[in-house]
Amino acid sequence: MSPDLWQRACERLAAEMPEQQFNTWIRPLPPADIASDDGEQGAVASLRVPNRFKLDWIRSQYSTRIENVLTELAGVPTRLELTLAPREAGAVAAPRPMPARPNSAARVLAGALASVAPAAAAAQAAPAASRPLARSPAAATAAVPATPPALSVPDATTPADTATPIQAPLFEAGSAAAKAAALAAAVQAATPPAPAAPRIVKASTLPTPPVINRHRLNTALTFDTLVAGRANQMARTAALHVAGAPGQMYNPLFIYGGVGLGKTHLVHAVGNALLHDNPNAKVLYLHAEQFITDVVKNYQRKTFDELKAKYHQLDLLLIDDVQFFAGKERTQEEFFNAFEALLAKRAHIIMTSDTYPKGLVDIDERLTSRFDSGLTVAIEPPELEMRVAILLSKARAEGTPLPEDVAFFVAKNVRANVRELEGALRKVLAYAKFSHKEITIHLAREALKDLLSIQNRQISVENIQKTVADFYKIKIADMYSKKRPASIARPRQIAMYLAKELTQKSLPEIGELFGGRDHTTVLHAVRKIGGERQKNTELNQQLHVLEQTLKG
Ligand SMILES: Nc1ncnc2c1ncn2[C@@H]1O[C@H](COP(=O)(O)OP(=O)(O)OP(=O)(O)O)[C@@H](O)[C@H]1O
Repeated sequence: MSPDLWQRACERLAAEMPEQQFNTWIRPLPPADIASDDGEQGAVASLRVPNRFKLDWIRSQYSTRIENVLTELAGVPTRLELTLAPREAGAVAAPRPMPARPNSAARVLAGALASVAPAAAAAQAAPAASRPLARSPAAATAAVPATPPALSVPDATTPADTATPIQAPLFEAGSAAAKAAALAAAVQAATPPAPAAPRIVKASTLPTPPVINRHRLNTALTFDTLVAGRANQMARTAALHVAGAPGQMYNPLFIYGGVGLGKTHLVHAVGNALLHDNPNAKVLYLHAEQFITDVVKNYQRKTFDELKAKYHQLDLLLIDDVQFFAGKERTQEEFFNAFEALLAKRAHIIMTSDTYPKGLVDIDERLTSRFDSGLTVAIEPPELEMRVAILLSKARAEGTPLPEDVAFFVAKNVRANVRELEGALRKVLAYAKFSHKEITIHLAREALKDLLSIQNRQISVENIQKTVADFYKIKIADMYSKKRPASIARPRQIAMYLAKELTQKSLPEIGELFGGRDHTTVLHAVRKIGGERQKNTELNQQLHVLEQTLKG
């Protein structure tokens, strides 16, 4: 069997799958061992997966695809065999704990999660001493049995009613209704693999004025106002779980995705839900830049104890856009200390970023590997139905219901992210208000005239090649040539990157348009330029100029 078969399969999968899915599920896997299948004609690919959550998800979502690709590349039927990597296998095999008193709400959530990925929770359980953030002494006694148990949830075949109960989170009761609502929402969100149509969870008829409280949380960003859909299904389910039982599974929770897709909204939602259940919880939301500022301030004043006191005592730290830590060594060191201290006392950490942990540049590996040690989930751009649901929900929250056909029209034309969708909706509502007209497709078209004309202006690969060639003063023919000097190869890679970013063309199609190059060459260029863009401001500026020129 060719030793690079797995590598080639990964390249093929990277070209075929949405980038975020590939980066989340396939890329972090260790290479599969591929051998002849004893007694059979074919081969078997053994893949070790770090935890059961991933194992179940890969099995249900991607195993057929992986098998097909391997079979095609190997030229013989290739079967995929998924096993747990040793550490987690041990964790799963650990004896089940003495059941704590069943908490019905937690059981519902356990059931919901079991339906997402059977036994996910068990595999992701925090080390054996997992202990919820107990607030009252009585609760603490109940929370920490003599031998602290590993968390346990029903496995796939266990009926919910007879399942070993999940150890209940011990936040004070008193918010049963909210919890039930959140849990019901979890059940609703946790219905893959069949891609459920998104549902508007709830929308108040009047806009809730946003308030930033002392936890730096925006009180308007809740699970209720977050529309659920396939794009945020995993992230939302995991976040709901953390809100219901912090300090246990999925710690740290690392959420990544492109701009304006709801990462910040989701982390605020966790904080708000937790405080709703337990107003005394020590929760802090902050943007990574605020942490950097804090470190600098305390460094100048030499008040490190204050810094420690502030962060190390938290129950839940929500930190947004950790990619901003790039190149900030002192900050990374302080964050590392806070991170270790919080995890040691079973406080929960949720981070967001624009890329997956291993894709972070200029951040120490001891940090990025820790970022990846809990659960890493992506939020993807919403699909059409979800965009429609978001528009309807937001319009209703503004007190101005939007006709469905108008919502479809806007959703079809505004695809980039939710922030842009909100902007388009605001324009339509304002236009209707000021012109005293009914909201119709005609009105929406008028209101979004500028935006639509930009969208409609097609950007072709040929146009990108010409614009980039002009910009870097090379010949257009060099875009197709085999020449390799850096002065030519780099603009060519930039043009390939822009072709992937700005057109709907696939990697093989782009390769073809660049002188019949292989799709892996394009993939390499896309990743290289995309990665460099994050840390090289000059390149980033050049790309912005090119993008603006092309978009017109
Ligand atoms: N699923 C959703 N349902 C309702 N609103 C959403 C959803 N996703 C995003 N939004 C809204 O879109 C806007 C942008 O979301 P948010 O700021 O959370 O994005 P982000 O991923 O953190 O972006 P950035 O990386 O730029 O910080 C917010 O107003 C948020 O409330």
